[in-house]
Amino acid sequence: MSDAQYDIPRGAYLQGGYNTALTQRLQAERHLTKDMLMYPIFLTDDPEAEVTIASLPGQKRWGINKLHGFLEPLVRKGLRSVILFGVPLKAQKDYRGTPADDQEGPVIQGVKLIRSSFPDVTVSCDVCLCEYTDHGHCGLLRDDGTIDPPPSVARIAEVALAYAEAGAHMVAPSDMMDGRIGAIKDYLTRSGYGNRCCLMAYSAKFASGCYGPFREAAGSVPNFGNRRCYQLPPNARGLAKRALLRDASEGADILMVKPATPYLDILAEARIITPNHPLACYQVSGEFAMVHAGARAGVFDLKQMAFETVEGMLRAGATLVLTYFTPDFLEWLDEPR
Ligand SMILES: NCc1[nH]cc(CCC(=O)O)c1CC(=O)O
Ligand SMILES: [Zn+2]
Ligand SMILES: [Zn+2]
Repeated sequence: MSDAQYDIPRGAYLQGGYNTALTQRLQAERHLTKDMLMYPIFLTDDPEAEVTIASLPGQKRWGINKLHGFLEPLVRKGLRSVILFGVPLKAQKDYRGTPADDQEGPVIQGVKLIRSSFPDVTVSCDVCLCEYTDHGHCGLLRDDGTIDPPPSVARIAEVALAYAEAGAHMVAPSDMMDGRIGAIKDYLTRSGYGNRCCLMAYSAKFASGCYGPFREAAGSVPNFGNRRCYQLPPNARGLAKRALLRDASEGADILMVKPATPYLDILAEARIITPNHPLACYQVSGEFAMVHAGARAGVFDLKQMAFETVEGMLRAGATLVLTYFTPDFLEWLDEPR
């Protein structure tokens, strides 16, 4: 029995096609490049802050005076884009998120600093109110605690314009209020920023369990209730497609799916139903923490798993990946593969 033979048909052989490190690479349609990486950065209102975030390995809350020194080596390694999140710890939060567009606040100051120091870096600002409202929700509320859409959208558009005026190349509303893409596009256009500011829509953003570390980092846990009335239900494939098509029709320049790994099917569908937009996905804080936790537990290798997760996103159709692994990838992409 041990010397039994079977003639494997010629056409059955695939292994010859991926027999070397090179031919393995040639099997991919697209490879991860530094251009595809956007790095999320937390900026707080203590200018000297450099505070470790326990749940996000290697990530910190930065004060404006530390930002240049932090970014300089990353830019030297090829960092192309960042997305800024404000974390007000001293500012007075209120019902309308007043600190969001404070001219002295860390986001507007951060945009100006990056624009003047690193001219080749594309600067994006996350636009949302949850980090700045006393109730911790992403929009303005009625007396009964429900979202009040018209004033929410007006306020979010106002904040987006303030970031554009500060020099942001891109604004990215993550609030999930209906109608905000059209409102922001209109407001930017009427204010002369129609051709100076890119609008990236968090379109298919799900009410995920993966945002925990971010909310700790940004101090944006809602005081009551949850975000399930504006972020999409995790099982909502149809709603996700409608949100993508709506945001495309309202004038988004880039569309996003978020989180990424649990929603690769949505990403693949987005590629098909909105094929003419750059497509972003956000490997969110909980996904990042999971990869780190698995590696720390000895389940797998961190670098291998980081590549595998992000290459899955590219295969599904992403052209831009927001990830906390960006500093690691800038090094890993320089190593022989
Ligand atoms: N507007 C909120 C916002 N902006 C970015 C993230 C998540 C990012 C991450 O988890 O890395 C969230 C999550 C939330 O809804 O609380
Ligand atoms: Zn929010
Ligand atoms: Zn946000």
